[in-house]
Amino acid sequence: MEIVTPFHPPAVLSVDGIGFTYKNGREVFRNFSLTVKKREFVALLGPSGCGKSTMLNLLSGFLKPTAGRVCINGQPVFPEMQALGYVFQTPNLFPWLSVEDNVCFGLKMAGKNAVEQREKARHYLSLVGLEAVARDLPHQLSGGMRQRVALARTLALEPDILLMDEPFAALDAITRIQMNEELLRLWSELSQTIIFITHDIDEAVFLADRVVVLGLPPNGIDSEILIDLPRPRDRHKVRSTARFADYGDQLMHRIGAITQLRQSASLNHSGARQNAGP
Ligand SMILES: Nc1ncnc2c1ncn2[C@@H]1O[C@H](COP(=O)(O)OP(=O)(O)OP(=O)(O)O)[C@@H](O)[C@H]1O
Repeated sequence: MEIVTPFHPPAVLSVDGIGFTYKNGREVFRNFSLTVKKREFVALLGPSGCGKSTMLNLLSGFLKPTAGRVCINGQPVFPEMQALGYVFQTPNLFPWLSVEDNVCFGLKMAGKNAVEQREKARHYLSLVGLEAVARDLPHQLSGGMRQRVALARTLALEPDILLMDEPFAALDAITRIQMNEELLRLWSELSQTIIFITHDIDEAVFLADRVVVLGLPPNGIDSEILIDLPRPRDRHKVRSTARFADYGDQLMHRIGAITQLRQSASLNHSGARQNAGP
């Protein structure tokens, strides 16, 4: 008899029972675990102060957990790991370098020769639709275009995992929706694993395979929702479906409950302080 083992895609990122406390005693995570599969698109959502940025810094190795460990492709994470690429809210381009030279710079730092730098820079700039402005300086571009350059610069390094920290939060609503679509198109072509931090419920549902809601520190994950919406996702079609609205309602309900919990915790805390007297 032939034994058939079910196929489980390998975990590209695994977070095993991590704890983290800042030096001032603020405990943000206790026994937190998360596994992300290859090619999965995971959105991390949560109210302000729940630990999204701290988590991103732990996933990237910029912060060391006080307990447990974070592994990428089975290896303990460290910040310069080639498998990791970052996109932040501000594009942080060099203002004196052209668009193409900005992309080449990252490749040069990664040890690519001049020919490879140009080839890859042109390829990824054309993927994000910016080949026509390759010689422009960053100040000649719109906010959305600058964020596309930042995306091309990161994609050119061909990371396995993209860590994205509210990358479109500073853009106007229309550009933000366009960038969401652009990101999904690139993701379907390039097949990375994406961890995307956002405050925005609609953005999380539109983009992700799975939305992970962070609760009050140090509790870690409050809830997770698998987003069963067909791909490719067309913004007009998807956003008008009952299922999209239902996911949004569920997430809104969870975030509301977390916020309420925080308010009552802080009321209890201040009440306890008053009762303790001066
Ligand atoms: N360097 C630090 N030292 C001490 N405490 C910190 C530090 N950075 C963040 N914190 C605290 O850790 C908790 C989580 O902060 P974090 O910035 O990770 O949350 P967040 O979910 O990213 O918030 P936001 O959405 O507002 O950016 C907060 O209570 C915050 O005050």
